[in-house]
Amino acid sequence: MSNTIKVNNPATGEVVKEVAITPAADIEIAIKEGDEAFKSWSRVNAHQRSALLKEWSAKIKAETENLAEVMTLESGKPLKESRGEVAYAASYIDWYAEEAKRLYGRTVPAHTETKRIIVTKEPVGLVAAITPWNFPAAMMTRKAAPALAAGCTFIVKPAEETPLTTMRLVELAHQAGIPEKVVQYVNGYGKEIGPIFTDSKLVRKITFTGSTPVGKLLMKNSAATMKHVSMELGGHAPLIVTKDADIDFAVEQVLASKFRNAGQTCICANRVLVHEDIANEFSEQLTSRVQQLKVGNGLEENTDVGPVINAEGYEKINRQIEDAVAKGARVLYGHQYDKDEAKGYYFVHPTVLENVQGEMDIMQEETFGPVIPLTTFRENKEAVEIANNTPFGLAAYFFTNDYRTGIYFQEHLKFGILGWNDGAPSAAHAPFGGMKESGIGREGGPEGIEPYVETKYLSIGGIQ
Ligand SMILES: NC(=O)c1ccc[n+]([C@@H]2O[C@H](COP(=O)([O-])OP(=O)(O)OC[C@H]3O[C@@H](n4cnc5c(N)ncnc54)[C@H](O)[C@@H]3O)[C@@H](O)[C@H]2O)c1
Ligand SMILES: N[C@@H](CC=O)C(=O)O
Repeated sequence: MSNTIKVNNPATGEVVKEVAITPAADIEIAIKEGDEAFKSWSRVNAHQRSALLKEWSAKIKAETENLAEVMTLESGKPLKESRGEVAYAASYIDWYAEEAKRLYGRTVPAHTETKRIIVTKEPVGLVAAITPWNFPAAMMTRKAAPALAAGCTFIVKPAEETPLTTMRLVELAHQAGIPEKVVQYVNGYGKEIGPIFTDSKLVRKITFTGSTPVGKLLMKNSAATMKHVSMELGGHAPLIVTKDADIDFAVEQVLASKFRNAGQTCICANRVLVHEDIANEFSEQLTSRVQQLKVGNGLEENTDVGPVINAEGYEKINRQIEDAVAKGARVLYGHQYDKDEAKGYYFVHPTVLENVQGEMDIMQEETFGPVIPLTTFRENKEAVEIANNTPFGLAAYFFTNDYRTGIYFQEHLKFGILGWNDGAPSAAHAPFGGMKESGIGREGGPEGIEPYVETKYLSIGGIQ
C-alpha cells in the first residue's frame, strides 16, 4: 500500500500534489504531544489566546488569494466561492477570539449561610477533528477556533481529497504564534485514523463533519472511553415556496442555495416544494435562470458551477436522476455531463426535474449535486409533512410573505436551521447544526464553544 495520497484536481483529473500519509506511530506521538501541550495551553490566559487567534485570522485573510487557489485546485469549487470560504473560515476565528474572553462561570445562592457555590468552565482536553472535502477551510476553523479559544489542544485529520488547504491553515496558525503541539494535522484515510482517535484515552473529544454513517460509527466507537462528541452530518433540505411568495426572489435564493459548490453542501436545498397555483410560473423562471449558469473549471473567473468531487459523487447524482426519470419525473433542463473517466473528471450540468414524487430516491437521499427536483403541494400542512418525512433534520427553507404561514413553518419544521425568505443562513455568530440523524451539537455562536468545555461545580462549606 502506498504511503502517500495523490490530491487530484477534480476539474482535470491531474495530480496537484502528493502528501505523505502519517504513520500510525506518528499519530500516537501527535496525540501524546497534544495531550502534554494541553497542560500549558489550558493555563494560558484567555486574552492571550484571543490575541493569538486574531493573529491567525489576520494571516489567513492576508493569504486569501493563495488559499483560495489551493482550495479550488483540490476541491474544484469556483474561485469566487473559495475566496468566500476563506473569509467565512476566518470569521469563525474572529468570533471565537472574542468568545474566549466570555467563558463565564457563575455563583449560585446557597441553601445555607455556611456555604458558597461556584460554577466554572474548563476546557475538555485534547480534541480530535475529522473534516470533509466540501468546505476544507471553514469546517476546520469552526472546530479549531472554539477548541483553542476554550483552552483545548487540537489535532485535525482533513479529508483525503482536500488536505492541502488544511495543512496551510495549520502552518499559518504556527506562524501566528500558536504553539506547534497545540494545533496539529495528520493525513490519511478515515477508516485507519478514526479508530486511533476513538481508541485513545488521551483524546477527550471527537468533532466530526461528514456523512451520517461515519458519524454513527465514530459516536459508537467513542463510547468505550466516554468521549464528548459533536456530529455535523448529512442533510436533505426541503425548500418550500408558498403561493404568496415573491417568485423572483425565491428563484434567486434557490439558485444561491442549490448551486453553491455544485450542490455539494450539506444545507443545499435538496427538494423544492412549490404551491401548485404558482408551479408553472416558478419552474419557467427557475429553468430560464438555471440555463444561464456557466459550468467550468473553477479557476476561470466566470465559472458558476465547477466539477463534482469524484466518480462516486457523479455516479450517485446520475443514479438519482435516472431513478427519478424512470419513475415519471420530467427533465426540464440539464441531465448532461462533461466527463472523462480515464482522466478522472466529472462535470454535472445544472439540472431541473419536475413531477418528482416521494418514492423517488432523490426525495429520500441527499444528492450532493446540482440537481433541483420540483414537486408541488396544496396545503401548508401537506408541505410540512413532505418536508419532515426524512430521517435528516439539518436545514429547511420557506418563502412566504404571510407572517402566520411563516410562524407555522417555524414551529412545525423539524430542522436545526431554518431560512425564512433566506437561502443562505450560515454565519459564524449563529448556531449551525442538525436534529435527528443530521447530528448532535452546534457550531457557531455562543453555543459553538460549549461542546469544548466541562462544567465544574465547587461547593465551599464551613463558612462562619
Ligand atoms: N452538517 C454539516 O455541517 C456538514 C458539513 C459538510 C458536510 N457534511 C456532510 O458530509 C458528507 C460529505 O462528505 P463525505 O462524503 O466526504 O463524508 P465522509 O463521511 O465519507 O468523509 C468525511 C470525513 O470522514 C473521514 N472518514 C471516512 N470514513 C471514516 C471512518 N470509517 N472513520 C473515521 N473517519 C472516516 C473521511 O476521511 C473524511 O475526512 C455529506 O453527507 C454532507 O452532508 C455535513
Ligand atoms: N456549507 C455549510 C457547511 C456544510 O456543507 C455551511 O454553510 O457552513
